[in-house]
Amino acid sequence: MYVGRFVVVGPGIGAYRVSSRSFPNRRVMDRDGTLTVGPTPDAPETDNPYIAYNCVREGGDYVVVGNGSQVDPIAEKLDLGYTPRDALVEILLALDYEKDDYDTPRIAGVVGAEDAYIGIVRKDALLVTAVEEPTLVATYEADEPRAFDLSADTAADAARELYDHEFEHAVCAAAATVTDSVETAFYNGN
Ligand SMILES: NC(=O)c1ncn([C@@H]2O[C@H](COP(=O)(O)O)[C@@H](O)[C@H]2O)c1NC=O
Repeated sequence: MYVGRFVVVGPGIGAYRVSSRSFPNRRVMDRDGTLTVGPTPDAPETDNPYIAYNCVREGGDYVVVGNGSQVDPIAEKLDLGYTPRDALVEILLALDYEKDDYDTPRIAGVVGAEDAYIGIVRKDALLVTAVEEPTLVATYEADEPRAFDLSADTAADAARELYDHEFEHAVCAAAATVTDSVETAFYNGN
């Protein structure tokens, strides 16, 4: 099954995978603790505005994961003291789904040491909810939050677990754990 990009978040852990049919030449890089998705050096040039962005970033006492430019303003709202619910609702509503050929939804998660929230804005809906257990939401097909059987309890294992998941067209993955401190990791398939 092809679900496009997906996030998995639960209290203390969050992960994100890029799956892509159209733009497979991409990788995750670490820039001062923020994880960024971008093209590999050999990638064809494109003017698509949705394929390079920060996918894992700290905000307040939380870590934000997501599939686009919403990650930055959500993190900034958390820095300002917004609750995760309010930061997700406000920014997902403001930016809305992507204006591409697929009306691709924006997806995001907010992970704290003891709590987690997941959200999606589609053309027909805005859903934001707290979650108690690892929960997945994806851009296509699996575009309602659903339980996900995540085995990993480290960031490195979570990135690898999402990369290896059976959903088609894996490109790269990133993850974070949140305790007293934040650990991040990524996996580009090599
Ligand atoms: N976040 C991403 O990495 C990302 N990659 C591709 N997209 C969008 O989704 C469309 C479909 O891409 P694909 O066929 O690779 O699933 C692309 O034209 C692009 O507008 C993205 N936007 C949202 O997921």
